[in-house]
Amino acid sequence: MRIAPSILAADFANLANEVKDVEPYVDLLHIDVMDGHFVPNITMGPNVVQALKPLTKCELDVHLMIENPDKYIPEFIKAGADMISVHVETCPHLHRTIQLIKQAGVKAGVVLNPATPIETIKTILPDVDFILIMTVNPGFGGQSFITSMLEKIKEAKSMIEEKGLNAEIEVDGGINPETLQACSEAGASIFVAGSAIFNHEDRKAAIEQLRGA
Ligand SMILES: O=C(CO)[C@@H](O)[C@H](O)COP(=O)(O)O
Repeated sequence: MRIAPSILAADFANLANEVKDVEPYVDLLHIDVMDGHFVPNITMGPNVVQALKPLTKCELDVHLMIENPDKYIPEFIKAGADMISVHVETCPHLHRTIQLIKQAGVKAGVVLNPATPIETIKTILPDVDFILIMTVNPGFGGQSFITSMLEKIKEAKSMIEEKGLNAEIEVDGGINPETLQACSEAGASIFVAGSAIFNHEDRKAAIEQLRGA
């Protein structure tokens, strides 16, 4: 099980210290990139990835919620991204986009919005390192977990097992100890958590609580 704190919920005026506060207890840091077009919010770009890179030994897990991701992927790679995920909804040439990421030695993931059926990633599955199943509609932190996504996680897990693949399943949105346990039982192994970590004063305890689940 890997926990990925979503820095979207951190205090941006104090970002370096926020990262130092969580990074000893986790393996990944999740960075939400939003463009105000694909999702109704604007957040951060490659400059934030570059600034965080020397501060942490954690893998930087960059979730691109942007239109035309191919245009910006090289910049995120140069900035130090270790994992990059793109939405199936934004990639008309998904195979090409995934290759663009993988050719640079970066782990590639494909993301599904809650309303997007799992079948849309059937053919790309052998090419990706991970699938990110959104358990809220992307754009904002602090939303409630969509329970019907548990079925989608189970479907993804079966598809991966049927094909004998190694892709991991990551979940993102509304993750707390209860929803984490349900997602883990359904087949997920990477858990993105924003408010469940950064809204607590004691981040170590918050992460331990999630792990305990
Ligand atoms: O990508 C997103 C939202 O679009 C997430 O990464 C959120 O940042 C998760 O926040 P919580 O639901 O855990 O507060």
